[in-house]
Amino acid sequence: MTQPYSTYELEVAGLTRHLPICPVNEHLDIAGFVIFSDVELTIACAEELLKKVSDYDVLLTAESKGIPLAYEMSRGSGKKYILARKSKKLYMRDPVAIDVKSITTEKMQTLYLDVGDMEYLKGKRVLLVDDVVSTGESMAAMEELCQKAGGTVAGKAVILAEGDAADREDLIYLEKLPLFFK
Ligand SMILES: O=P(O)(O)OC[C@H]1O[C@H](OP(=O)(O)OP(=O)(O)O)[C@H](O)[C@@H]1O
Repeated sequence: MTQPYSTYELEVAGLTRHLPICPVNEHLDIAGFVIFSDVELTIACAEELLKKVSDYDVLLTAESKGIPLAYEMSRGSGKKYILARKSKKLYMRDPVAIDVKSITTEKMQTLYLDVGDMEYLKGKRVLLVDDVVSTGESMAAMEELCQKAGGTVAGKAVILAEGDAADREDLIYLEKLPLFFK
């Protein structure tokens, strides 16, 4: 029989969710936060984040869990969103690549932006958006893409700041998410 997960109760944007506790390694567990399929949560978090941000021209996010959040924030604000892909597609022109290693993915990943998106960001105030910041590597990679494009970072907005990320003063976030050390 499948053992029940232990869970972490998260309250965010007026909603309660029970996140499964998942092992990262022998010393660390994390609470898995996945907004895919949870439209109610995505809409509520986008609305709350939009109340906290201002003075930006465009949103920039990265595959994959940033997508529904950026989509909903784009819909709510009327600002376009740009997506950094994690694989190079044949329809991408001259993609710029930045390597990244996040807390939840074992191997190195690469973010790609095609030249048209790079040109769109040039001279714009860019709001960086993601579901979670933990080590900060994914957010740093988006920042690098933005700077390479000639955009200015207007803010860094996430639903959850995990672990030490909650102490960062450059993040706009809704709630803290603890790490679980063993
Ligand atoms: O601050 P960091 O340590 O970089 O971790 C945060 C990043 O990790 C997760 O993405 P993940 O790499 O799991 O990819 P996915 O969204 O494609 O599932 C999350 O959606 C953030 O993008």
